[in-house]
Amino acid sequence: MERLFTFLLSEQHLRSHVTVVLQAFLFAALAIFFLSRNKWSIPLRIVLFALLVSIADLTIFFDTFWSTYPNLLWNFPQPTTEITGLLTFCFAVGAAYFYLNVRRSIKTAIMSGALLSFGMAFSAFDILVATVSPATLAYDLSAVLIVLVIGATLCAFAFWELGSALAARPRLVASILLAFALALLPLGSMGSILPFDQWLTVIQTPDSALFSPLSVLCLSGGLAMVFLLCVASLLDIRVATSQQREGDRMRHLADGTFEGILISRDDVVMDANLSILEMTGLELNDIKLLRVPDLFSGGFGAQKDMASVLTGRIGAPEQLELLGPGGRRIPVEVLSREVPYVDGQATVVAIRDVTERKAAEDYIRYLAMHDTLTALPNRRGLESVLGQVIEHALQHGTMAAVLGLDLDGFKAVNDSLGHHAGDKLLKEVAVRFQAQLRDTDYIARLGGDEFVIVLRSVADIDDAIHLAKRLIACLWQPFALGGHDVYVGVSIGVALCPRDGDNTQMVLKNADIAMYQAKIKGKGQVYEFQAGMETAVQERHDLELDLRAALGRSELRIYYQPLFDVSGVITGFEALARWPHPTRGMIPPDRFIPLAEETGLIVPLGEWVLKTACGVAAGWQSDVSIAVNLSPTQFRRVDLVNTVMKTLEETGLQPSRLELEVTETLLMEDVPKALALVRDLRALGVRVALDDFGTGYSSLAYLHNFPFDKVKVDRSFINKITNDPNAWTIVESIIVMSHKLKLRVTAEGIETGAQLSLLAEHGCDEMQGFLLGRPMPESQASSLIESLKNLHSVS
Ligand SMILES: Nc1nc2c(ncn2[C@@H]2O[C@@H]3COP(=O)(O)O[C@H]4[C@@H](O)[C@H](n5cnc6c(=O)[nH]c(N)nc65)O[C@@H]4COP(=O)(O)O[C@H]3[C@H]2O)c(=O)[nH]1
Repeated sequence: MERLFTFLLSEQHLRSHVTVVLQAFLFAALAIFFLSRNKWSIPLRIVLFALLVSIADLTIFFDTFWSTYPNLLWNFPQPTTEITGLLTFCFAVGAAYFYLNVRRSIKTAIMSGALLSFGMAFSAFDILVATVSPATLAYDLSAVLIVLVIGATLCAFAFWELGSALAARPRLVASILLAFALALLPLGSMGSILPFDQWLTVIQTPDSALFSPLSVLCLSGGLAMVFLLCVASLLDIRVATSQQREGDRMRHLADGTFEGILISRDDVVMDANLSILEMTGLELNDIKLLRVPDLFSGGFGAQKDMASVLTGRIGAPEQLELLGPGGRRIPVEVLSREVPYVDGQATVVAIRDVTERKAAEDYIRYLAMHDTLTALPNRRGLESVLGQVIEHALQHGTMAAVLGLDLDGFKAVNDSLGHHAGDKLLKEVAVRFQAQLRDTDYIARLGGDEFVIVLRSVADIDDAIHLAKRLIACLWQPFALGGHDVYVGVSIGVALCPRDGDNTQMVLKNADIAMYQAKIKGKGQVYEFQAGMETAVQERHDLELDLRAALGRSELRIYYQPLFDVSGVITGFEALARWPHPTRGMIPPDRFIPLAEETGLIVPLGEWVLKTACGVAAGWQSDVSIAVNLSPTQFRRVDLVNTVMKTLEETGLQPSRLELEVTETLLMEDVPKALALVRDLRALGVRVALDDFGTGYSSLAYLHNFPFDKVKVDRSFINKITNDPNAWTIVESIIVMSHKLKLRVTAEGIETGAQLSLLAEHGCDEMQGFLLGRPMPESQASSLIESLKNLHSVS
């Protein structure tokens, strides 16, 4: 040891040290650079590294030798120099091979370091031994071993650092460490021998081969290496145990999460938690053999997303599909991050199963696009599909049809049987409509009783009209709702695109206009959209607004039409609403009563007529009756008995003077309720007449079952009785049968004397018609009562 320090500190010039260090740094930096060039082939990297190290070793050795013994006349011993140079090269090859090909561990690093340092130290000794031979080289064994161990340690650290994924500047540190080893080994080896001038004097006799310095060096070097490897193995075991512990700790942590966790390096799965094993149905050992991309399906444009997952550089979660058991695709959200793991960097991939969330999202999307009652698409769904259909028609020059459907009589069902029955009806209607459609047709419910059907491709309007007729016919059969047979119809409007519009709004609007037209023209019909139709619909809309305003301003009037008995005595008046419109003139009830019924305005209108007519009649100085029409809508929506009772109280009219006219439509909707109503009204003392008999079903059963006071034969029969024997036969039968049932009979619409005589002859009880008196204002009705009273009192 002492010898070594003497050599290094006092026998060497500073200049020599500087030269050695500079050479060592230069060669070390180059050797490390070549060794770490990942893009080059491994054999090339090994050869270049070994070449540079062996050249550096010999260069530094000879340089030091000559600077230590400048006056010594000495030649390279040959071929020893070449052979040892080759040996150093081989050891360096071995060291680099271990470093590059054997799994990274402390043992591998020490093995590489020991091989490299032994090769460099051996070459120095071998050349010196060859130089002094046949005399024996005198050396300090402890110094030799220290040089060897320090050199091996420096080289081992250099390899360790270079292979560390976590090191900040692995190449620089490795270069510095190798440079120190390159400087130390030739210098230290030389410093471990006695001064040159003492060599020949110290030991004159040649060594036996067994105890030659080289044998001792090999043996002690070997022992030092074994020692170092044992220490390294122990360290490796400790490191492996701690890595195992760290791995286990991470897995326990990962197993505790609900998310799937994968740890990967270079795309290959290193570890996985329980959740991901459950999701994929794989065993831990099996998943560890796989590459991360193998776990995902190729869909979702996964290539790009997968690349960002694997680099661990994800800003926001990627949406991918994990392959589950049996190839099932599980929608997942994937996040990844680079983390230090065990002995280097790794990518942690967190995989969250979003099946439930996706299902919830899908359901929300479904709800947004569908009607929950009928499960048909709603307006939003329709608009998105219709948009595509129109676009396709425009692009390909084809034609599509849009059918706007509105049920006739649905409100009546809803009002009379309740919303529950209304809902059931809508569902059944939807099923019947769907049964008429082809797979390519599309049906949506827009709300209420409005449906829309889209025919993606039609040859001409007839295709749509044929379907519309089938749709109308499919509702002819009654619907069984809560023990009732319920009838509804449908009015249909058809618009073609692009003919009637090249955008969703316009086509839907025009189908709607055509549908309104069908409604106005008598319901249960199909109408094709035609230019100008919107004016009619607009007019109807305006009329509705005007009617609402007229009611608010009490602009409506009541006209009174007299009814007479066969002897010409006035028996009563029928109250008939009139609308003197400020600009359109007098609007007849046939135009505004159906509108009022559709819009619900009939309720306030009917109440107003009842109250006004009763008030007027109460003021007459006579006991003539007053007849008021009741609409089916009033029957459904209003507590009629109560309303009538209150009106009688308020106006002071005697109940027996009030006659309420109901139609068959009202009775048909809900027979038990209608029966109860008629009974309750009669219990008040009010009379009830069946109006327009002969027009609807003219069910004789109604006459029998309902406690009516009178039947009014419709004017459409009366005006034919004198020239149509069949019409007269029917009227005559009604009169006979009604009398048998103890019902009075009124004939309305008498316009000729012949009609009057025929009816009077056959016992008709009451007459009404233009022949006897037209509907007149209140003042005229009062005068008529007065004049007829005077006439009768005179006669
Ligand atoms: N061509 C002809 N017609 C005759 C003759 N005699 C009477 N009329 C008409 O026949 C209708 C009789 O009333 P309705 O059958 O109840 O039929 C009424 C009734 O159903 C309804 N209506 C009128 N006012 C009211 C009302 O206040 N409430 C309700 N719910 N409906 C009303 O409007 C319908 C039509 O009423 P109006 O136009 O006033 O028509 C009245 C009357 O003017 C005749 O000899 N020849």
